[in-house]
Amino acid sequence: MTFPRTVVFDLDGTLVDTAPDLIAALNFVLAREGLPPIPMKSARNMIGAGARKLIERGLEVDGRVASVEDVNRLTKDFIDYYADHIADASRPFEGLETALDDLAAQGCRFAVCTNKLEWLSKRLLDQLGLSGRFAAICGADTFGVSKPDPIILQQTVARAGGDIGATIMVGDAGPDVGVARRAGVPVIGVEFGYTDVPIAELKPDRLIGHMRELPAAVDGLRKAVSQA
Ligand SMILES: O=C(O)COP(=O)(O)O
Ligand SMILES: [Mg+2]
Repeated sequence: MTFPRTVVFDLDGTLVDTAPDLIAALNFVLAREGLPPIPMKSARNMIGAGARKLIERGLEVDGRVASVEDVNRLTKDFIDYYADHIADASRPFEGLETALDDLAAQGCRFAVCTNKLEWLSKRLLDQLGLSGRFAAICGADTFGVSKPDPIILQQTVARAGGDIGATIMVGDAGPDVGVARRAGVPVIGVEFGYTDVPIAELKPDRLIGHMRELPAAVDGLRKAVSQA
């Protein structure tokens, strides 16, 4: 079997630079609560564990202890606003489409495994004209578990018609390295995403600073695996 047959991507901060629209939606709900906006620089690193966590982290900055009901309400408002503005400013990272073309020509198939909700992920990728690239697009609600639970990655690969033993994960943050490690899958970290812990410290198998480096990183892992 050719390795890897399946390349699984994280979405926010890996495929698409979604921070501007996510932070705008966060600041929209904070403003409605009479709270000050969170600057982009600090808010970027709050992304990665889903909408609810983003709201909780945004509230914590202000030292506010919100009730479960408040967080529920704000998360719902956030999602409503975000769904209507999901691709206002979000764009694929430079070089993504060329990298996918290159890998597809080498026989790779692609899937998305994100802690975003599935319908929001599909809506975003639809609006950017990218959905057709992926054999499966799975989110935190698809199988009822989020990264780093290995089940979400295993099920994503199964849904894409792939084999977990011939898979590579690509991501920008702790949940991505964690899910890959727990599922026994090699992982490529991207340095341009959103994370509070620098991705290098999480020791992915390969690091890339631009999407143009992805095909070579995949190839490097292919060689490492075939020599093992
Ligand atoms: O939206 C989030 O917080 C997480 O999304 P990701 O798993 O695609 O990075
Ligand atoms: Mg991410």
